[in-house]
Amino acid sequence: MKITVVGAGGNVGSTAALTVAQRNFAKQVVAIDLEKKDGEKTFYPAKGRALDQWQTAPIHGFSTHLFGSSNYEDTKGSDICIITAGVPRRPGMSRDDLLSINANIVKSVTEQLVAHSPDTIIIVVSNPLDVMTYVAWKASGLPSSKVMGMAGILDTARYCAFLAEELNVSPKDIQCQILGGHGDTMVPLPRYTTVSGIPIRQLISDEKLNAIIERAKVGGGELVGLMGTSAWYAPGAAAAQMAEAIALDENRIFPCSAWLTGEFGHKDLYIGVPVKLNRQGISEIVQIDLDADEQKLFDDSVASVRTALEDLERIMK
Ligand SMILES: NC(=O)C1=CN([C@@H]2O[C@H](COP(=O)(O)OP(=O)(O)OC[C@H]3O[C@@H](n4cnc5c(N)ncnc54)[C@H](O)[C@@H]3O)[C@@H](O)[C@H]2O)C=CC1
Ligand SMILES: O=C([O-])CC(=O)C(=O)O
Repeated sequence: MKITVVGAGGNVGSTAALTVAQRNFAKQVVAIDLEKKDGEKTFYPAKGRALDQWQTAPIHGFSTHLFGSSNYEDTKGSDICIITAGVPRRPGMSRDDLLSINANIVKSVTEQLVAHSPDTIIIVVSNPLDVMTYVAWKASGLPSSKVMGMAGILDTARYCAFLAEELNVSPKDIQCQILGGHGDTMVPLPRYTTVSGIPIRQLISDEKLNAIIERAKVGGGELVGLMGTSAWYAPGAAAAQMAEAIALDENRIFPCSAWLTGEFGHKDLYIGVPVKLNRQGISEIVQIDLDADEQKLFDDSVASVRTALEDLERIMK
């Protein structure tokens, strides 16, 4: 199993690369990024970070070889490619403000990846996530089952972490689903939230649950406000978890950005829905039942992603 991470000289990419290696399910991780000029000097961030990370192998005890490069020849034959290349937002920006700059980056990266790995599976992380996943799919020429976006695992992880703190339980025991676009219109689903099988509403007041839902929806923005740039530990780990489910053919069910063809009443866009992940990529979109309020929130989220898609079309013209 060969896994390429593009943008791996940056925060999310390097975290994804290291997490993949630490989980020890791949033979090789190729870390790709641009070379950086500073006056007369040239720096190689992906090479440097990958070398540093490889030197943790004897300490952490993994065998996956990490290797950094700026040459796509080195990505040849990748089974899975994770795209984190692009610009992160700064305080005061929305994810959609990154659309025009990141669309061109994601398009060009995708073209170079599939030129060397025509059968690869692509996991997109760059923002705005649902639109960048569409850009990668279009640029790749791959079936939609092989191109997907990472956001739902991160959003559910935040929601579960907040619940675990409030309830003083292990985060391991919380299961939940969040649908919709990766933005403030995401749709956390309390009806599908349980703690070791116990429905969440039996354990927490509506008031506290609603406050946690609202915090999870703007969880990315909270971190941008604290750090001046966006998060990377949980995003990188989430992308690695998707790669692991695919590599190990696990049939795991996760919320991921997937191409809809009528599911949940919508078609012709990428948006977060529960999917089954295995060696095929997305083998199935898992249709869960939504009540009228949940469907309305999902419809609103679809409308917000469609607005960003219209902006994309204008920009790409
Ligand atoms: N889907 C999600 O849930 C999340 C998405 N993100 C997004 O991930 C992206 C990366 O974020 P960070 O790692 O924090 O940013 P970063 O600035 O630390 O790293 C981005 C890297 O991409 C590289 N890059 C830019 N253009 C490239 C190109 N054409 N080819 C190869 N590499 C290129 C840069 O050199 C840089 O090293 C951002 O767009 C951010 O908004 C971040 C967190 C969560
Ligand atoms: O907030 C951002 O810009 C990065 C991101 O998508 C997240 O952390 O959820």
